[in-house]
Amino acid sequence: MQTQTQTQTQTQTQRQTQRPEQAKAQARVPAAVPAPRDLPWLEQLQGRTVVVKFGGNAMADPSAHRTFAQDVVELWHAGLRPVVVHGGGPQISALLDRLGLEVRFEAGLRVTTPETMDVVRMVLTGQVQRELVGAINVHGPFAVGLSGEDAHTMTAVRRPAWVDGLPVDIGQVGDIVDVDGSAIAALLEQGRIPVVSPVARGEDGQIYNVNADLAASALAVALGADRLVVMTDVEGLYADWPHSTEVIDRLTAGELDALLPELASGMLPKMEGCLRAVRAGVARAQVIDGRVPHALLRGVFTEDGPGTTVVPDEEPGPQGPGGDEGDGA
Ligand SMILES: Nc1ncnc2c1ncn2[C@@H]1O[C@H](COP(=O)(O)OP(=O)(O)O)[C@@H](O)[C@H]1O
Ligand SMILES: CC(=O)N[C@@H](CCC(=O)OP(=O)(O)O)C(=O)O
Repeated sequence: MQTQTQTQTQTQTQRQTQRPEQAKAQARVPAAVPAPRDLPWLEQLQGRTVVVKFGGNAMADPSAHRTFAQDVVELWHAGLRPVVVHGGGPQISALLDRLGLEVRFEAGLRVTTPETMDVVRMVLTGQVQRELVGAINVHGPFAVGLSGEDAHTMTAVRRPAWVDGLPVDIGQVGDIVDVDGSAIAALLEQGRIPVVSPVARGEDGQIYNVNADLAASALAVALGADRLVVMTDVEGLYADWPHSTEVIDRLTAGELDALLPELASGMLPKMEGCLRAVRAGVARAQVIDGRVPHALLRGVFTEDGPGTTVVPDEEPGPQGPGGDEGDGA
């Protein structure tokens, strides 16, 4: 496999034999970043994939796109491979309202009629994705937008919402059952930043509306990502919401699993997504406040970053959890 630095070096060599318009386009791709030999922690992140979910509430402030885009490009410059999955729930609801169509959620999932689905697809792939691609590409030809429908990237099956233990039909809402990450991996190999909309195809010929937190989680697992960062409009997971805003800063997968049944709708898919991700090999999943400028950089580059961090359960040592490995230390 080729690293991003190798791709960049190759790009510089190719530039000498290119037509002027190709050379001009590539000249806008920033030069390769020197290996940070004096920053070992940064070196550890080189070439690692980070899936960043940018929620519709986190992007409500018009300046949010700009600072988010700067941070994503900064991650790229630092040698990471960012993949963006975006939401857009409030933006979908706003257009449904303007069109006089019903806005209804069951257990945190939008009731999606065929008419609603047209609006979901239009807003996610035609508006929110385009705005993010545009904001990132202010910095160079990095971002390429795609929908989960493209190249079979996301395949889903129809799912109900579970209300009081009973299944409720909510229309064209899907659960992802398969991810083909090859189109995204090819973009990453080219040094691009994929921006993915949470719309999936079904084997049954239907198009499905997928919760963006769960889409980001499934993608992080399929791409073998090192990190999943979920950016929302609260500081993290509150221990006793809505009574207190005390944030749980760190919890293991097992601790989160036990807490999940107590969580309310907005946080439920986020924490479920984090749990699925760390259980399937993602080293760290975080929920951070996307309204805070540059929260993404702090989240990725600091050990005790902001928000809530979910880590895998501790591996038991040879003598059980907390056991001495035998070196007497
Ligand atoms: N335990 C909790 N901690 C924090 N927020 C919570 C909790 N339970 C529910 N919420 C709600 O979840 C919301 C975030 O989810 P959501 O509105 O779906 O955001 P996004 O658009 O970022 O996906 C918060 O604004 C808050 O109202
Ligand atoms: C099934 C379902 O509910 N899909 C979501 C997809 C967008 C989303 O998840 O956006 P946020 O991350 O901003 O909430 C919806 O229609 O609102």
